[in-house]
Amino acid sequence: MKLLFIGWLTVGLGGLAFSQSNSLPGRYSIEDVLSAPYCTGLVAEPQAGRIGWVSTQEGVRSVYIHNGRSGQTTKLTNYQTDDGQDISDLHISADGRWLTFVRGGAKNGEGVSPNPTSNPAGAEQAVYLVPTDGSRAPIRVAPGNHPAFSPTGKRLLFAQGGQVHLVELAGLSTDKPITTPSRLFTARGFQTDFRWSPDGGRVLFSSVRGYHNFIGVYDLSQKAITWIAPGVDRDQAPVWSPDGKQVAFIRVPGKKHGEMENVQGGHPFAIWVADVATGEGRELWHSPADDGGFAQDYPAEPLRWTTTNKLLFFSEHEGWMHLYALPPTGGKLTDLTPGAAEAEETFVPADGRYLYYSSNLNDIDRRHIWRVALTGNEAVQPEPLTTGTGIETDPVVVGDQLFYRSASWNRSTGIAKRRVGDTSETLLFPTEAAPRFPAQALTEPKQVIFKAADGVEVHAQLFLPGSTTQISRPALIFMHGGPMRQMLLGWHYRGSYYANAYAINQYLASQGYVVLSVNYRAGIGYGRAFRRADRQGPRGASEYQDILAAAKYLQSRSDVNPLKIGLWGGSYGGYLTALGLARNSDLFACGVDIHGVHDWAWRGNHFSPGGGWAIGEAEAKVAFESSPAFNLDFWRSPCLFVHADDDRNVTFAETVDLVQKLRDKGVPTEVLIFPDDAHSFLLHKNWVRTYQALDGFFRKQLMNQPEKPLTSEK
Ligand SMILES: CC(=O)N[C@@H](C)C(=O)N[C@@H](C)C(=O)O
Repeated sequence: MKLLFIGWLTVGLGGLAFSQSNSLPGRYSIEDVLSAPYCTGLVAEPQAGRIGWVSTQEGVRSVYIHNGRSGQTTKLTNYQTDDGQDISDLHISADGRWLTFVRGGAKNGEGVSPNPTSNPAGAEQAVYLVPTDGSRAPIRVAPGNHPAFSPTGKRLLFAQGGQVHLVELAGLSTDKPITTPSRLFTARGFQTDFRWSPDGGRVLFSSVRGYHNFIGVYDLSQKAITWIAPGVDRDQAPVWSPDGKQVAFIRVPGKKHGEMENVQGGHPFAIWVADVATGEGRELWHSPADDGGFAQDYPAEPLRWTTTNKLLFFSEHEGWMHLYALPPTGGKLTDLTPGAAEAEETFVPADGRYLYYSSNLNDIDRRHIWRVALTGNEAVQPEPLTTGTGIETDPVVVGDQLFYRSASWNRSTGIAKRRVGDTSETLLFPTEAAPRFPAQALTEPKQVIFKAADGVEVHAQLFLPGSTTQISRPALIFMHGGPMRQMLLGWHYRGSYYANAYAINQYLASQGYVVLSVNYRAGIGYGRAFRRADRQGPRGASEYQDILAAAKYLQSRSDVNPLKIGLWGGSYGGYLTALGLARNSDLFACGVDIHGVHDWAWRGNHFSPGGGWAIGEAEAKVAFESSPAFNLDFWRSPCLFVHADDDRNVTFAETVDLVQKLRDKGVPTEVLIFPDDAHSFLLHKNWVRTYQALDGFFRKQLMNQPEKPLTSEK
């Protein structure tokens, strides 16, 4: 049995579970507020009248399917434990008989999938197939990912080792073994972005080859590949024309020597079409400037060709993430999602008459569903389909029913439906609240807006403790990660990483803290200029002004004790937590840094060339000076560091290095370490342990209350 020793000497955790919640009487526990099911991966097969999703509840991941015609919802899997095996990439066959999904995490550069339970047998990522009538357990097809049903549903493609594989489903019944998959074809490079042709006779794909990508079409009968307009660029996101005679794709300039990825940068891009028969292509439109990058990386479908013969693509060239329509013959570009807002998830039914999308239009700190007509020449007039104080995202339409992911400030993300145009919502899943979930005890976050020293407007969400007694309370500043993220006035839609963070901010308010969740510059939701703010992160940490402004706001509140302000956040939020303690231990009494970046210059040299932020030699100095590790002489405030050592986003060494250096300086540090878990912890129990340690640490540092007694796993 391993015990957690809080203090400078800390033993890594393997199996300690805290048995009792640490809530004050009459309040709820961390496990309670994390106990609701959280739904992701919503997909639809309108032709079959079905939708599917993944529900994760306390780490147990389950796949569900709903028949829009019969109204029946069926659970298709029976995983029983918090096993750390993610489920993603759901697809439903056109005939509605099969659902495919991917289970397990992608391999890293060494070819190893995440194994958070330290399973001695290792872990894998594999493609599964399950009949939608629930008549048998999921069938493991093969190791791999990116499954894609053929238009008839009688074949399934998937990727394995960067090559395309096929499994025949014709004749497969629920009691027969699956036929052995086979490699469909071999091509150089890493194949991805598979798309079956409308007639099911060809497969469109991107071939990723380092400095460049090609678009290829494999003909199953001819067993031959046609390369589409091969150039010196990175062609990507290919789509078929409705008649299968043409393809469209996004062309991004090829890589130059020494060029590095920059998650916060941009690059020009163009929209191309090509004839499949000849492979000849031509440019239809190109961006005025470096308006691409995020516009291709963030949306699930960066390019579409509708059955009403329109090309739909994302661009930020007008300052916001908008979706545009372009005739496939070129010509007038139409902004389909106008307004000072971002368009995010999109859906276009087979009839191509409408675009459904989620956006923060007219409600910048939430998300709602909108619709615009794609036919006719009427002016584009977005129509709100959902409004109010909820968070609605990921629209799909089956018949006249709109299905979407739905949450609110006191309800975790479930699946809802409404007739298109209706104002009332039916919650499809879950059908009942989790018994321990404290919906009635939560507090509705308030929108707060303040300005940083340089005048930049910053939005935040304020969580106030229930009691109205105006006492001098400790306060906490939460900073999201990314940084291309936005926290909202409700349960977060973008995965459990941020849904958990929102829940814990609720919990911390219930424990008596004033909690401020800060949407600092470099985040999304407020336009391109905000997201690409000058001198951010390793180029000068300009966003730190927003954290100082948040502290100033809290100090201005009569209910806040200005000497008891703490910081917490994960990843990029961990970076800002450490930066705040390194630069301003006079302002911030303590912090909890979950897998933060601590030395941008080191990251630039030791994590994917340039650290993901294109940090080159010329920027090493400013990168180091923008880092917490730059100057530890003034760091005084205690910090709890949490990190898993199979972290593939922020190297574990970032925490090892900083903690050792802080210990050398006598700075009080505590650590909570999870062997073999990943960046976004795959084990629910690791999130619970993290938040219990955070709760105890803040209780000790900010409330002068003893941490809960050490407990051992029952
Ligand atoms: C782009 C990236 O990896 N950013 C990390 C530093 C980070 O913040 N990761 C998570 C938390 C995210 O939201 O991307």
